Amino acid sequence: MHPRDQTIFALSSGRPPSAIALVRVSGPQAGEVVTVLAGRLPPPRMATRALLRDVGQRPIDDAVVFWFPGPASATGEDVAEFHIHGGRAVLSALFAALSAFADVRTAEPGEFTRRAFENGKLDLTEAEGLDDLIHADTDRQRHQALRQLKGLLGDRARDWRVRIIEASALIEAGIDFSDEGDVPAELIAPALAKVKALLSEIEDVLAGQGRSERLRDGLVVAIAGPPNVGKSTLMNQLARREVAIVSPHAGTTRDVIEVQLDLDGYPVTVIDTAGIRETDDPVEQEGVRRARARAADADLVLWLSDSPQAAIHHDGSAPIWKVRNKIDLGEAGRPLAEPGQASFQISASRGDGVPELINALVGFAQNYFGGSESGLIGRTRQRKLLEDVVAALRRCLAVVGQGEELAAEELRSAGHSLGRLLGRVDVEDILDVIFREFCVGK
Ligand SMILES: Nc1nc2c(ncn2[C@@H]2O[C@H](COP(=O)(O)OP(=O)(O)OP(=O)(O)O)[C@@H](O)[C@H]2O)c(=O)[nH]1
Ligand SMILES: [K+]
Ligand SMILES: [Mg+2]
Repeated sequence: MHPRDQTIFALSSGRPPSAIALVRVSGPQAGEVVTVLAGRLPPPRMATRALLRDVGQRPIDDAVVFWFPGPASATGEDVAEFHIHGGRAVLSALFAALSAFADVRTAEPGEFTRRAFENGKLDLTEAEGLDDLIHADTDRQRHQALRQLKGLLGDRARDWRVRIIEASALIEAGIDFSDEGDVPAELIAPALAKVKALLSEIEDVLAGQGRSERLRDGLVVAIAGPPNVGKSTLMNQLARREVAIVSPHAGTTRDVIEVQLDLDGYPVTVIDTAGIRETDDPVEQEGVRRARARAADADLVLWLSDSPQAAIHHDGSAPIWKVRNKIDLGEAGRPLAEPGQASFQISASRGDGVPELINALVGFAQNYFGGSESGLIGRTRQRKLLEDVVAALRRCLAVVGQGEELAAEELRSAGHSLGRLLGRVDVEDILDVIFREFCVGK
């Protein structure tokens, strides 16, 4: 039997032990499985208490079971749910009982969602939103994932696709007429008007999103600077706990230390690094190398110093904010500001100036991720395909004077990219990649 036609099962709730565990079964044999284990087929969609027994009539657990006959189920297939006690032995007894059925096997990561997708229960952007919702750590990530799950991008993409098909139909009709020597202008003009309107709508969506797709990974902020200026002290302030060792000894931090922060709902990874200086100590040299590499990859660098004349040693393209530390040591110092660069005066050990720095970081994140209240784009894949659509529509407008066939071809290409966005065409290759990222049991 093809793996696609087999019945799958998985633990869909968290890691055992837990009070309750949820095991889902989906596929043609779900009904037989629940009938054998629960002793009867429960009424559809009703919580039903049952003593589960394996095929040898040995009891497994006192459980609550659900029976969802397809297609009105989460996957579109027959689905059974077992709500059991979440102990390891209970789970392994149930898994053994399930595996004893022929053509019933454990699910691959994301396989339930993939089946739901293949049965038309959700489009690809919604499936991606579902995965993002499960992995959301912050409120803004959750909101963005929910928008995707609600199908906001999918709905827009479907509408765009219909309108591209309408424009294509007009142009194709024009091509047919022109074979008869007719003037197709009345067909071409409205088609081009449609294409122009579409183009500006999609461009607006792309422009208004900032880098909303980066909300999934979060923003990386590196704290860098010379040794002993208080980088680790600032790190601990931002993290509100002692994640990094602080000492008066220059060269304390060697490894790159990371913390995940939730800054006003924005996911931010802050990185503390080794103080950058020339050194003969090979371990510290390695620390400095790593520090420079991580700072070069960051989205923002906080360059910390404790003196007004701090030189910056930084290779990346990220913006750099100069932060002057230890202002409590008197001689508050002249501002470090240079034209176009942010400047902060703080005392990392006392906390002075840290709230202002955090506010500025939130502002940076807002700006970076764009108006994420309206963020439709959740992934780089989606942005890339929308950019392909825009490029094809622009080419369509550019080539229409040279021949309607060329314009029609560009519209087909735009429609194709939207089809890929929704998971309608050409998708086998990307489906594997996308669903493999999912949790098992989802
Ligand atoms: N007075 C004062 N001392 C500070 C301040 N911030 C840090 N220090 C002190 O400066 C010393 C170095 O602090 P660290 O946080 O270890 O500095 P670092 O930049 O991480 O040092 P390395 O990891 O060795 O590069 C420690 O003794 C801290 O207590 C501050 O705002 N004011
Ligand atoms: K230090
Ligand atoms: Mg340090």
